[in-house]
Amino acid sequence: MSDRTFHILLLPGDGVGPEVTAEARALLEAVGPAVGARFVFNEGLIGGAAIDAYGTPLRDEEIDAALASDAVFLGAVGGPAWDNLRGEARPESGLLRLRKALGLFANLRPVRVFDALVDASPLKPQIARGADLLVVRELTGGLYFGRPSERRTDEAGRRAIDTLPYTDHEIERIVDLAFRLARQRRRKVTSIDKANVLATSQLWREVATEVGERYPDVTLEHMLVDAGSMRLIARPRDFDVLVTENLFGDILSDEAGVLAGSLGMLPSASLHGEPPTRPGTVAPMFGLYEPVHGSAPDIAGQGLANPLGAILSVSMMLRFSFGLADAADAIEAAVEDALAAGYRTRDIGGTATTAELGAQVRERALARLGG
Ligand SMILES: NC(=O)c1ccc[n+]([C@@H]2O[C@H](COP(=O)([O-])OP(=O)(O)OC[C@H]3O[C@@H](n4cnc5c(N)ncnc54)[C@H](O)[C@@H]3O)[C@@H](O)[C@H]2O)c1
Ligand SMILES: CC(C)[C@H](C(=O)O)[C@@H](O)C(=O)O
Ligand SMILES: [Mg+2]
Repeated sequence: MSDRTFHILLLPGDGVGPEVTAEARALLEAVGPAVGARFVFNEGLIGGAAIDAYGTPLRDEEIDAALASDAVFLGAVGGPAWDNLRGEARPESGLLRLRKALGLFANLRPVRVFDALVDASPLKPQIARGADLLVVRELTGGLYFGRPSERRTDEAGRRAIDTLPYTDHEIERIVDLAFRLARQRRRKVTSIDKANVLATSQLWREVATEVGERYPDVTLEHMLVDAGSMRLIARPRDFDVLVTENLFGDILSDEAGVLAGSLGMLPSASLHGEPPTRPGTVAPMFGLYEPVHGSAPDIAGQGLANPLGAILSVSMMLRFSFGLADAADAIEAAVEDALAAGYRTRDIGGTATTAELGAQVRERALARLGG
């Protein structure tokens, strides 16, 4: 096995971010030798931690460091200490700026209900069991980035405005990616919009239909976001690939966390181009990897955070950015093994700490890799 070195910019961020990224890093350090890879970490600050240290949620230095890396791994940003800040000064704007600066328009959020966790979901087992869907969220457009966006548009400061723009190009590239991903799955795309009201959603639906014509082997359905959000927890197995705009994707993916048993279970990859293809066949591409959850201030610093969203994000990084599909498979299987053996953090009904669950996955991943 040839020696391959990968440079990772690690941005732990705030709250539980440092706790879960510590497990992600430990896992990479453990599996590297077993797969002939070396991971070199460069650590930086983002979010509230960067505000405290530098007075800004993201410096140009971190953007440059990201561009010089093979991948970025991020924890979470934000928390009550910075809640009185507004606009660009907020920790969250550091993350938005990073995604935009790196051109990461495609956010992949797989949602899988592990057999061992069917009982951790508040949904009836016959509804949750076997659900396996992929949320493809547009990440660099829409309401998050539309201008004007400001508070205090009147003298009393009691009026605010956000703007929701989308171009056909922005819609086309994300929907096209969703179709290509669907071809590797169950060949169904559900495009979620609010076309009964919003002009951008009418454009979204039109472009999605045009893209769909290029993929006659993939079924396309359109769904309004209100009904879609109900369907997601009423009949989750109806979904395969779900593609939607930035804000809807943010909301729907947290909702989907209910299926998986906890928001702490969900990983994500943010990419800018070619879709990942079958394991082992992808031309590795740059990406940013982060769990879907936030800084969870209510449990931060107590060893209660579920590290599996971060750990499964490591698996996505190995697969998409480093082309190490065997290691990615081993980690996903190790997560399944650890859950089946009963190791759970509190959010999924157990008593294991963040570090204990992380160690269980590491051990099992190494055993699978023969390390
Ligand atoms: N990508 C990000 O960095 C990101 C994502 C979402 C929210 N945020 C920020 O995080 C802060 C807190 O937001 P919030 O409380 O609305 O959302 P959150 O995702 O931090 O937490 C929501 C709920 O899920 C639980 N939870 C989240 N992650 C968990 C984990 N790994 N293990 C166990 N339980 C977990 C929390 O305890 C909380 O009850 C805010 O400042 C928000 O802007 C950041
Ligand atoms: C923190 C916030 C800006 C972010 C988003 O809305 O994209 C978060 O909720 C997420 O899902 O990654
Ligand atoms: Mg979110």
